[in-house]
Amino acid sequence: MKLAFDSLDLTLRGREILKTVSGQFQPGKVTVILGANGAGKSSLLSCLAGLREPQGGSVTLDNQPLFSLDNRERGRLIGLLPQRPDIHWNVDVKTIVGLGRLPHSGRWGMSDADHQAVARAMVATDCADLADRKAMRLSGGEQGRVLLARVLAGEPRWLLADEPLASLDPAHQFDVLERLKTYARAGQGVIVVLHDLTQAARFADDVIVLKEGNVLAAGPREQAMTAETMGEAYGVEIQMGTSATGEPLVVPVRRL
Ligand SMILES: Nc1ncnc2c1ncn2[C@@H]1O[C@H](COP(=O)(O)OP(=O)(O)OP(=O)(O)O)[C@@H](O)[C@H]1O
Repeated sequence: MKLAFDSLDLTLRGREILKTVSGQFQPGKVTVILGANGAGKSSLLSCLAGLREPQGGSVTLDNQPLFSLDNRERGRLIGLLPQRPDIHWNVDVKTIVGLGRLPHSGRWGMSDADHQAVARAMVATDCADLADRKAMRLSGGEQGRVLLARVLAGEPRWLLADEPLASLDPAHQFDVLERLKTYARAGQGVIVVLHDLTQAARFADDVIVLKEGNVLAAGPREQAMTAETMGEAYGVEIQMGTSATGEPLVVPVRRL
């Protein structure tokens, strides 16, 4: 199932946020969206998730306009992990993760299949031990994992994550990225906004670089994520290299 956006125009309070942008995403791959603060990354994700309706252009799933789908169907197909999520409800972790099944569950509540999907998502995000804890009493990083588990529990065809590494320690950053990659390799689509360029270089199959509401570069990571493009997108000089063990390194060295 292919997800695409075509000639998308988004204006908020009189400001043009996305300027007739187009692109597409491939299932089975991790696409990372890059760009400076305010470039339009979260705005693009909200359009792709159907949470914002653009003034012009369209988002389509296999050529079908997203807005022709009802909310429940869209919820089953597209799952969004929003930026800076906060948990304010005084409920336990397994209840929060169970909310991810809402687009699937029938009028009689959760089925066995729903409970199994919740359990799988909690194991995948290292949250199983937290199942009975009150979510609002967890650390920021633990809450981030719980909210990722909620999205995974919904088993969406497209998983959209806005800065999922924020407040995660390095080990859990790797866990989350590996989990997203595994999810993509199982045939689903994964779109992630990242600020860590080295992590992006390691995990992206494809990259879309936004600058001031325009697509600056898009395509396979090796082509779209060059030092030149990164420098232009972020206004900093970037050095790209390889670690002693062969992993890519992308290091901002100074402001341009
Ligand atoms: N509801 C809104 N009303 C007016 N302007 C908005 C609104 N939401 C976002 N913007 C503006 O749109 C622009 C793009 O915001 P967006 O959150 O998409 O950027 P971003 O690339 O995700 O940035 P960041 O890296 O800081 O999260 C910003 O200039 C922001 O101030």
